[in-house]
Amino acid sequence: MSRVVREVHLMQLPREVLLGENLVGEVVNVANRLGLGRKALVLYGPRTKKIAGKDVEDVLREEYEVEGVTVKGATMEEVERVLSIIGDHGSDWLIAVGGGSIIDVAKLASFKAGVPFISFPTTASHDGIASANASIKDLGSKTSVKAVPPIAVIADVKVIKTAPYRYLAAGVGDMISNLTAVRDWQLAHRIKGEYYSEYAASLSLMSAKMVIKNADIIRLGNEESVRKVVKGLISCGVAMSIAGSSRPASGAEHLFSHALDMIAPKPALHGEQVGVGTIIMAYLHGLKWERVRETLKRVGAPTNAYELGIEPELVIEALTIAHTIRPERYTILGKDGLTREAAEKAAKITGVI
Ligand SMILES: NC(=O)C1=CN([C@@H]2O[C@H](COP(=O)(O)OP(=O)(O)OC[C@H]3O[C@@H](n4cnc5c(N)ncnc54)[C@H](OP(=O)(O)O)[C@@H]3O)[C@@H](O)[C@H]2O)C=CC1
Ligand SMILES: O=C(CO)COP(=O)(O)O
Ligand SMILES: [Zn+2]
Repeated sequence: MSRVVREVHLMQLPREVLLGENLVGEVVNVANRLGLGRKALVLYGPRTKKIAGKDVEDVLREEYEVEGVTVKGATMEEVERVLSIIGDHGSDWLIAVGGGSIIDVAKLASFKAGVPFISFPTTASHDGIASANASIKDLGSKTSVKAVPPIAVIADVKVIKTAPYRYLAAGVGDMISNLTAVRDWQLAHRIKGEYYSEYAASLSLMSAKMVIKNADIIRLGNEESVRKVVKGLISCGVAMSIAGSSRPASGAEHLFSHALDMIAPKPALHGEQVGVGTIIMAYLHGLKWERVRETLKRVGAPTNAYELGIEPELVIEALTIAHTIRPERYTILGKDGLTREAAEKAAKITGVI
């Protein structure tokens, strides 16, 4: 009997999500509960090794055969290097202790090696904590690669609170960007017939609305703020998993940020750049861009080139090249992008330059 198989969309989600205080010791319990193998590889960055990476490594060493690796940036070279360490060590599973870059490297290496990974975020600056896609720099530009979500997320509020406040504000930028990302997705659905999930879009918008409503609470930078932001970021990751791509959380404002990463001598944080990008893209979409700017101001996130520490000229350039970064991702920038005049006008009207 022949059967017509339509589109099969496999949605994977974390099996455990822990959010609380002093969770380093919980790593062993989670690994035991999930029945992960004996050999664990701990990934951290030069800074996050000291913040929590070494502690996680030490705790695991009591019961597991552990190796640690310092990762320097989310590049394909680093993913390849980690893969060869996994091969030599025979790692059964990975744990990423760090910001978005470390988690993305673990995510892709884990997918390629066919072993699970645990996400142990040290910042609430990005919504890749629980997502299934990795943003990796390859051949000079950021690509969004399908990978796997973490098998578990262990978010220790005390560790995340060690990060300077600007990281939390960046997390707000990454969530408010969902407003324009979803608009771009709807546009691509209407104009290009792209797959669109109303459920994923609604979930993603929920995080954006949450930060608009709770900006003043988040501004306090206390444990309640961290919990709110982490929950919102995790739910953006789930929205991306449901969508099967980063579409619900990444549109033209992200292309603008990726362009800045390529041309700015000293880029700002991912979430800070996409927050500023959201102001401009909201203006282009005819949305209430003032409300986006107001929310970012209330949480103390950058709203202009000066606060990003980036030359206005580079902001204009990034706006004019953003559409070339992922031509397959249709956005408000269209296939031809913005002219220099249009870019300058949009940036000036919104007070970004
Ligand atoms: N896959 C996805 O769905 C998503 C991916 N992303 C990606 O995530 C990245 C952005 O993540 P983000 O976290 O902003 O930046 P990074 O991971 O690049 O981290 C920035 C810096 O912060 C440091 N750091 C981490 N934790 C702490 C802490 N507690 N205290 C002090 N410093 C700390 C890092 O240390 P160290 O040097 O030790 O690493 C690093 O130097 C981008 O590459 C972006 O593309 C963003 C959103 C979604
Ligand atoms: O940053 C993301 C969502 O916030 C996803 O990243 P991409 O723009 O690389 O798809
Ligand atoms: Zn992002």
